[in-house]
Amino acid sequence: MKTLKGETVEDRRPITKESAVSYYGSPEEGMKNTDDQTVEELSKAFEKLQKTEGDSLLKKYLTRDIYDTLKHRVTESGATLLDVIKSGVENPDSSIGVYAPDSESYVMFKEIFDPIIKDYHQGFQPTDEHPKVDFGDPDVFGDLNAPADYVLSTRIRCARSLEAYPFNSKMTEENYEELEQDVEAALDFLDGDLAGYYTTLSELKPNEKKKLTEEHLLFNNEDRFLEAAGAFHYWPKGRGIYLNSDNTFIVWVNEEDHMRIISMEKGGNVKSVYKRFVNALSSLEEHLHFSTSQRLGHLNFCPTNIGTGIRASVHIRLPNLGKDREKLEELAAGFNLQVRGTSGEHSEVEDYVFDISNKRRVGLTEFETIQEMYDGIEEIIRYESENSSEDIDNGNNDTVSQIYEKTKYDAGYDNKEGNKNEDNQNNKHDNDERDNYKHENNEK
Ligand SMILES: Nc1ncnc2c1ncn2[C@@H]1O[C@H](COP(=O)(O)OP(=O)(O)OP(=O)(O)O)[C@@H](O)[C@H]1O
Ligand SMILES: NC(=[NH2+])NCCC[C@H](N)C(=O)O
Repeated sequence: MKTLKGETVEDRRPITKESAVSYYGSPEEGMKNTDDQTVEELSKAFEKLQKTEGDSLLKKYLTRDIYDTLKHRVTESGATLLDVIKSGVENPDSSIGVYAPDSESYVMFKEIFDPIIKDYHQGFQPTDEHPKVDFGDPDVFGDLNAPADYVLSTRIRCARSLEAYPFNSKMTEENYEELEQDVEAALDFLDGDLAGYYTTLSELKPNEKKKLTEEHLLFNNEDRFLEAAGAFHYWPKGRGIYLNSDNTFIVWVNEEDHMRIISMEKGGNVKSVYKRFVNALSSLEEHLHFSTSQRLGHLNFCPTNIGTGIRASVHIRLPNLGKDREKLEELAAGFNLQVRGTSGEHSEVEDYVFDISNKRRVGLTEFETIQEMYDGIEEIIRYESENSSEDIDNGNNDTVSQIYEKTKYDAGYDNKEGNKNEDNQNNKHDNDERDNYKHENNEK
């Protein structure tokens, strides 16, 4: 693909340690050394991390041994352990606390990334490999609002990075501008319901920004975790947003990642949102080279966003269950789901509207990622509809473990052995293509 400068993306792809990114090479070979000043700053950062309270995965896994192993390492783009950990050190309330300044960092600093990845992505081992791409058939999903209107809106997004550039904190001013041009050129190929306009952030008027933000369509630079990681250099240079004509397809450029590719609409029609997402991604993939590794799938700035890079979420109103946040969190966690506030990560819940999405993104296919969200939300809706807020207030509702028992039974498994209960399965799944697809695939 030609960029606006007339060079191809291939021309600018760095001749870095591609072998390292394949994850099997040794980071020790040909390694550069950290300069004295960085070693000193790193030592202060490590001591600060020891002294501050916090439950971040960084604090949990950065032992002195690992720190000593990693403190001299430098990647081709100049990233050190300091770049990896500084957000978590400055923000002791981080849940994760690390970012990868470039794709090579996942190998160069694997001693800290691997245990964090395993912990966040629920057991993905250093010896595991992310599965091959499989989007499955979007038509097998239905509308989550089929029983009643609980879901206000559905959003499926993925993070993508371009192979030619380091990640956010190591990007130069020129990188931001060139990357924006690369993405704009690729977006030009989108047509049909995906056709729209790209606007660079500096051209948006304050009232336009406000409106788009209120409609959950736009990002900002107010995230202190990203700020400390060095993700807001040269802001708003190179940042921007693409919107199709009915605001159901959006691309964010150079926010946390090079690209956030988003499909969203009002209501609970997962089929329609996922279909649009898959179509858009296939078109963009024809024109852009994304950063991937055989072991970890797609590589992005935050280790929570690797693998499929997909977060499939609903905005769902739960006036009953929402009264007991602890129970909602516990229930969601059992379905591998994550609960956020109404305006996204680190935000408050307004009027019982929660953002609930899949949590893990590595070790399962794209199809399975969507399925995980879909199945869990179905169960949460069932629970919400079966328990009034009085039941919840009076403690007359099912316990979380009773709910899981019910779920296993309804999904065609008997309660004791985990064996299939044929009668129940036949009743429940007669006309349900999605579940047929799921069972066929699980049984392989
Ligand atoms: N299902 C949804 N319907 C409407 N808006 C949504 C939905 N899910 C998320 N949003 C909105 O998208 C915006 C971005 O949310 P948020 O930053 O939490 O997640 P993200 O873009 O997926 O990235 P990250 O996980 O890196 O934070 C917010 O305005 C949030 O309210
Ligand atoms: N948008 C994200 N990458 N979210 C996940 C982590 C956010 C932040 N760095 C933390 O550790 O809490």
